[in-house]
Amino acid sequence: MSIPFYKYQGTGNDFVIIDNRQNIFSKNDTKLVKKLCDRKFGIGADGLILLENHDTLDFTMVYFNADGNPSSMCGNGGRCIVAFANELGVINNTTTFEAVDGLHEAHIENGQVHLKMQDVAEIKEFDTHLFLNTGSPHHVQWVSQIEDFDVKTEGATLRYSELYGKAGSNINFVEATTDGFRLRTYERGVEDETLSCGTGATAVALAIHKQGKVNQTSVPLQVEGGKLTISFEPEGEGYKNIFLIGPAQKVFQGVWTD
Ligand SMILES: N[C@H](CCC[C@H](N)C(=O)O)C(=O)O
Repeated sequence: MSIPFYKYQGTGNDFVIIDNRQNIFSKNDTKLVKKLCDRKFGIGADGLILLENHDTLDFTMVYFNADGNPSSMCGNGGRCIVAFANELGVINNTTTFEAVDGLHEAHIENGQVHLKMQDVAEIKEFDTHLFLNTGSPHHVQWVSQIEDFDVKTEGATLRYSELYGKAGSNINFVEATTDGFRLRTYERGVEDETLSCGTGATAVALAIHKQGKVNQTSVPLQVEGGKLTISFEPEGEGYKNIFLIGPAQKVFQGVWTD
């Protein structure tokens, strides 16, 4: 079997992307997806993305976590598939596509991909943290000395705690810095810290605004792999017109022969 693939990264969150418009890839082969994402025995990635045809829209995005299982929405992956679709000539600089959480508009401007996220109707606030779903579930918690924080240990403890049951959640730790905010994320389905999480950054930006720690409706965030900007409009208890903005780059391409 030979599978042509592309490797993309968005602020260090990296993905194997496959043009599956001819349905060459067996989507139910969890073991194959896990192997392709394996950083020692495979290509290595936080997730795997399929670009597929859609009856009426530009394309369909199918997303798998590195553990091989189909997942909820991936924001950085959404930005990378838009850059990939542009490279393939499937789109120009604007698009509307379908993903697991519904339709997404996106456009490419000055080398940055602007991805529209689903509206967020509710942000749950607790004594120790906040919880919201931005296409994927996210726990948001303030910490100090984030650079020394044991994200993997603390993140796994919360992700597998009774707080989130069998489904689990992604876990985001955030700290205010001298020039803004910095976040680090433990990602469900990768079961480790990733250098960036797009739906996580979106969740953190909305949580920061909800708690009144910023007034502006465009929030730049420092993630381990670079910088993401999230813009939004308050609507009632939630938010609308939410955009996740950042770079998405091709790293290499190849052919997987098993
Ligand atoms: N691991 C996440 C999906 C990918 C999210 C992340 N890569 C992003 O950029 O949003 C989950 O299982 O909910």
